[in-house]
Amino acid sequence: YIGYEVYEFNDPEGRPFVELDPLPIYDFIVVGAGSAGAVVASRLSENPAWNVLLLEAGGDEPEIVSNAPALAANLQMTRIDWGYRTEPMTTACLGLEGSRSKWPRGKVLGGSSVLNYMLYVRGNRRDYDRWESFGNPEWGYDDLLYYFKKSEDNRNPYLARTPYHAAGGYLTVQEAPWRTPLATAFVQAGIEIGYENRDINGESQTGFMIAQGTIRRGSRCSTSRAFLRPIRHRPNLHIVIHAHVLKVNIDHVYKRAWSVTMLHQGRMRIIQARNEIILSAGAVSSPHILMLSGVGPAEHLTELGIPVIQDAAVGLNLQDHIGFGGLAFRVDQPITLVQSRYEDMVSAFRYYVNGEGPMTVLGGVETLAFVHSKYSNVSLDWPDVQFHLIPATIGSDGGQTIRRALGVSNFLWETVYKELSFTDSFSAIPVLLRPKSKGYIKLRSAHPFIPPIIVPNYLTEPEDAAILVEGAKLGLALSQTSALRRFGARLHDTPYPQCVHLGLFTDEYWECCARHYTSTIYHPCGTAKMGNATDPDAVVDPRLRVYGVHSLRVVDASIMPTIVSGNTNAPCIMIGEKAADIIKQDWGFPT
Ligand SMILES: Cc1cc2nc3c(=O)[nH]c(=O)nc-3n(C[C@H](O)[C@H](O)[C@H](O)COP(=O)(O)OP(=O)(O)OC[C@H]3O[C@@H](n4cnc5c(N)ncnc54)[C@H](O)[C@@H]3O)c2cc1C
Repeated sequence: YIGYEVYEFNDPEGRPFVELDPLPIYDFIVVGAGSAGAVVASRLSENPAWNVLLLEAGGDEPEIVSNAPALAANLQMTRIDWGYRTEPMTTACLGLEGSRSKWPRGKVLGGSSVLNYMLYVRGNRRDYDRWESFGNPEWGYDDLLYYFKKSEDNRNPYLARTPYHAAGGYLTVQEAPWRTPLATAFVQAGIEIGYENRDINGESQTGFMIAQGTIRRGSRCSTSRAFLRPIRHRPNLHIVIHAHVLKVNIDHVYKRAWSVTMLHQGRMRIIQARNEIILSAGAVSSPHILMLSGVGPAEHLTELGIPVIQDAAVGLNLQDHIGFGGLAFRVDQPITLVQSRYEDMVSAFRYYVNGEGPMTVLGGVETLAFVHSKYSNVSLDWPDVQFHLIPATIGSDGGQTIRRALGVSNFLWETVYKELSFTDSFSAIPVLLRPKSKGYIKLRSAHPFIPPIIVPNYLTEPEDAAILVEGAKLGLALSQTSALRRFGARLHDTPYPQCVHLGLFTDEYWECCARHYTSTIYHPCGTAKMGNATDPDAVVDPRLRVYGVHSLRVVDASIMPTIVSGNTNAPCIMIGEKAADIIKQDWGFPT
C-alpha cells in the first residue's frame, strides 16, 4: 500500500499519457521505447513542427517491484520480459538447464532499462575510437562524450564537477544511498592488489569504484521515467503501448520504408511515416523485424519464403558479455544481503518512505572494477576483465531468484551451491570485456510471433576462455587481501563434480567451471552493424541509415560494430542522443 501511495499518487513525474487511437500518418515512427527508443522519441519531439509516434509492444512500468533496485532479478520471466532463450550450447552454459542461457529483454515502456541492474558504465574511450577507425566518422570518444553528458544528471557532487560528467540532464545517476561494509572493502582490496580507486567513467577506466546507477530517490530511473515522463504533456508525441510491430513495409521499386504494420488492441493496423521509420527494438527484435521486412541475408530469407528487398548481414556479428557466475566466497560476519535481512518490513518501510536502505542496492552489485588479465597490455588503460562485486551469492535467498533467473540446473545447485543457502557470502563475477566469439540471430519462422533463433557461440574462441580463467584467479587474489580477510573471506570450495577430474583449482578446472556456470551479463549487441560502404558486414551507415533502403534507420544496441568494454545501458542512451541529433541535422532542424 505504501508503495502505491508513493508511486501512483505522490510521484512528481506521473505516468506518461498513452494514445489509444493513433493517427494514420506521422512524420517519424519510432519502434520500441527502450533505452535508445525513448530517448530518440523524446528528442525528436522537441521540434514542435514534427509529429512523432512511439510504438511499444509492452505496457507501462509496474512501479512497485520494478523500481526497487535490489529486486531487479524478480522482473525476469514476468509479463514485462520477452523471455528469450538461446539455443543449447556445447562450449558454455553447460551447468544451466538444457545448456541454454535465458535472455531477458524488457517488453515495457523503458525496455530493458526497466529490467536491468541499473549500473551506470560508459565503456572505454578506445572502444569508441575503434568504432571511428572502422570508418564511422564522429563516433570517436571525444565526439560521444558530449552525448553521454547531455543526458546526465549526476547527483554525486564529487563526480558532477569533473569534465567527464554533467548535472541537469534527464537521466539521474548516483550511488546507491545505502551500502554494506563490503562495498568499500572491495575497493580497498583492489588498492591492495595494485589498482586505484577512481571514476571508471572518467579519465581512465582501470580501477575500482563504488558503482553509480541510474536511480532517482533510491528507485530505478528507467528511460521512460527519465525521458518520457517529463514531457508527457507534449502534444506532438504520441505513445502507443501494447503495439506489436510485425514488419516495416518497404516499397519494392523505390526501396523506401513507408509504413509499419502492427497489432494493436486485437486489430492489424498500418501506420504511415512521412519522413522516417526508426527501429529501436533492441539487438534481438530490430534484426527480427528487419528480416521479417525483407532486409537480411538473402539466402536465409528466401528459404523462409520472405521476398528479399535488401541482401544484408542482419543478425550476424552478435556479441554479448559473459561472466563466470560461480565464484563465491564465505564470510564470518552478518554483513551480506541474506534475504531475510533485507526483504523484511523494516527494509520495505525504509525504502518506500525514505528511498534508502538495503532495497536500494543496484541489482545487488555494489562495486565495479576494471582490471587487466595477463593477456592485456597494462600500459593501454583498456582492461579486458570487469568485476561485478556483489555482497550476496546464488545461495543468499536459498536459490529462489537468481538461480531461477539464470536457469542454474538442479544438479549444479544441489551439488555445489545449495549448502550456501541463507549463509553470509559474496560473489566476484569476472566478465570478459571484449569477447572474440561471435554468434548470430536468425528467423525460426516467417511468422512474426515466433521468437528468433539465438546462437551466441559463447567461449568458442579459446582465448575467451583463457581470459575468464585469469579473471577467476584475480577474483581469488582479491579474496585473499587483508581488506576482505578481516571478514573471514574464503573461497566456497565445494568442487564442481563435472570438473574435479581436471585437478582442483588448476587452470583447466577453472575453465571447466566457467564453461558450466556461464552467465550472460545481458548485453547483446552488434546485430545491425554500423560501418562504411566498403564493409560487407555493415547493415547501417555511420548516420544509422539502413544500406539500400530509404527512410529507415536502426538506433539501438544492434548498431554497435564491436561490444563496448562495460555495461551497455548508458551507451544505448548515448546512441539515442547522438542519433536524434543526426536525424535533426539531416532534416535541417538545428541541434
Ligand atoms: C536483466 C538485465 C540486466 C542488465 N543490467 C544492466 C546494467 O546494470 N547496466 C547496464 O548498463 N546495462 C544493463 N543491461 C543491458 C541494457 O539494459 C541494455 O543493453 C539496453 O537496455 C538495451 O537498449 P536497447 O535500446 O538496445 O533495447 P531495449 O531497451 O531492450 O528496447 C527495445 C524496446 O523495443 C520494444 N520492442 C521490441 N520488439 C518490438 C516490436 N516488435 N514492436 C514494438 N516494440 C518492440 C521492446 O519491448 C523494448 O521496449 C541489462 C539488461 C538486462 C536484460
